Amino acid sequence: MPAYKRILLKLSGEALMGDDAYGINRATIVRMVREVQEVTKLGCEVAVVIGGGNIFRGVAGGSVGMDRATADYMGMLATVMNSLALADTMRQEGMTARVMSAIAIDQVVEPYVRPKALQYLEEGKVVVFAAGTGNPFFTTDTAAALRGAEIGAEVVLKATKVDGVYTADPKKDPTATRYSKISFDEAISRNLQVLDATAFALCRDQKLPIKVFSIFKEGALKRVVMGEDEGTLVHV
Ligand SMILES: Nc1ncnc2c1ncn2[C@@H]1O[C@H](COP(=O)(O)OP(=O)(O)O)[C@@H](O)[C@H]1O
Ligand SMILES: O=c1ccn([C@@H]2O[C@H](COP(=O)(O)OP(=O)(O)O)[C@@H](O)[C@H]2O)c(=O)[nH]1
Repeated sequence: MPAYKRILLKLSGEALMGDDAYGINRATIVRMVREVQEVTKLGCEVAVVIGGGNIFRGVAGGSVGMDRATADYMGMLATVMNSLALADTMRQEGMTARVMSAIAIDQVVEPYVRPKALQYLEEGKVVVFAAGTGNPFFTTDTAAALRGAEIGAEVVLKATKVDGVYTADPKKDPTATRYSKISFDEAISRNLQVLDATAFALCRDQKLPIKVFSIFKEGALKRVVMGEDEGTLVHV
């Protein structure tokens, strides 16, 4: 029996690159989709938010000197591309997925309409929320927190490049150690950066726990959904 009936899964956009320099790595996206498929087979309702860092990151690199809001809209459009790729890969793997966008691009994807998203989830379809929150100055982590709260997900699962929340950024501090769980208040007071502050604050206010785990570790998503010890739980 899965530990959760309905989850909001946030997939790192950057991780989609696999070992490539940018874009979508075929083997990586197929592997991610199969892991999602496994948990849907357990009877868990799955909504997904995917980032866009593999295609465009509004706050860095090529956007130097650009108007921040414009760069952020480009970032949101990158998440639409990833969402379409993800949903199409799901279709190829025999799943039914629907993409809903926070920005109106009606010829390409349907707009986000909450009751419709809830209906899809009840029907067992995977819903992919594209274009983040639809607003610049936010991230897809915040979109995950927002949509997670809206659809009544029991948990936000952040599948990322690290296997949990550490005492410090493990990419910079090799002596950092991983928490198996940590409260929101402690994570915020220690200024731990795995999720942005807006997403953290929203989840804390809504009493929506977050689980941080590795997107690279095979079977990790299933273990998380089964309530096994994996990654870090950020709790109220
Ligand atoms: N205390 C911490 N514990 C774990 N990771 C951290 C911490 N502080 C910073 N990080 C960094 O946060 C990154 C994950 O967040 P993020 O950039 O939002 O990834 P994505 O959105 O692609 O999943 C990790 O690669 C890690 O280097
Ligand atoms: O609500 C949102 C979500 C995303 N973005 C932009 O889209 C980019 C890609 O999203 P993110 O960096 O969160 O993706 P990931 O880290 O998962 O690759 C961000 O850098 C922002 O520029 C935004 O402006 N508003």
